[in-house]
Amino acid sequence: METEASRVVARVRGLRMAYAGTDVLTGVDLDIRAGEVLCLLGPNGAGKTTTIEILEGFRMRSAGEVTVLGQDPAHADEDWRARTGVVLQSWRDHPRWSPRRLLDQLGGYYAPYSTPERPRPYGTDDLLATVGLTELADRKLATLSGGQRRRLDVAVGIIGRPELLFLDEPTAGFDPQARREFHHLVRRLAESEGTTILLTTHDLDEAEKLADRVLILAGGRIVADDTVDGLARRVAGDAEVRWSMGGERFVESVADATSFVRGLFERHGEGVADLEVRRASLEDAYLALVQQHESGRADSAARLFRDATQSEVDA
Ligand SMILES: Nc1ncnc2c1ncn2[C@@H]1O[C@H](COP(=O)(O)OP(=O)(O)OP(=O)(O)O)[C@@H](O)[C@H]1O
Repeated sequence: METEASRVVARVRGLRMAYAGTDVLTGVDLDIRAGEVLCLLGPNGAGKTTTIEILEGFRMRSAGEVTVLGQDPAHADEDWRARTGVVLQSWRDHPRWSPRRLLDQLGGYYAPYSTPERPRPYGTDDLLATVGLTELADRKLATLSGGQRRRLDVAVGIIGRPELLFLDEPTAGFDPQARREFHHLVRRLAESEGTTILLTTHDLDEAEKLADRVLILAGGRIVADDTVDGLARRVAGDAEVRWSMGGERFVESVADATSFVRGLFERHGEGVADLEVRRASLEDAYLALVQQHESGRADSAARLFRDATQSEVDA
């Protein structure tokens, strides 16, 4: 039986895109499930923005099937647009307007699409507070810093309380505090409002914090599709255990860190100090995959992940 969490809100099969005869996407397959935060990663020029713009209905694909919230984004109607939210990589508007005026204006467009479950739009004051712009609400847009401008972009993206939100490098230019607040906002949108989110980022720490699932785009295709933990486990199976004993430091690579540490304490008890267990991070997994791709082994990278996924399904 289909549950809310397993409902597919976007389905992409065999997506291809060529610019002036140069292939960028050569067969992208992906599903986005209701309520998840999905991170799309990949090197510069891999085609992340291209993919996201096709899903947003802002770019015409060369070939393939794309369904987002039940419609083909290339021919979707106004009602569909009101159910999606978009934060583009860059955006220009009226430099003399203020954040409050811009949000009031844009919010008005969503009011006719309000439903009891999803009252639209978000109240301007609440939204300004949510993105940390209350104090700058009446300043001219032209005077905002890059990071402040980006916060406004995020506000614009969520003002219509979208069911599906696309965020293309949303935190580029954020300071660490703004970034942390933004991460809380993304989790809150996903957990309290049930918003499904597709985001691209080059910040692997951000992906690790936010993603329910990660997709890696390389060589025109998705070469990995898994949770952060799943990716890390597949690329580097062993964990590194470090400890000190009697003034000496020890390091051991082990497949099962829990039983190794249990054994260590059984043998040496309180003699063990400064214990650390380090697992492969998303960064390790990402770099291994991209390196594999860049050395011309995209197919073997994709196979590695498909095989691993298959053996888990079979088990
Ligand atoms: N309008 C366009 N016309 C021609 N080529 C384009 C166009 N838009 C993108 N490209 C090319 O397509 C490729 C993919 O670009 P895209 O912006 O989708 O990549 P990306 O993964 O988002 O990169 P980044 O991480 O640098 O933002 C790049 O080689 C880019 O130069």
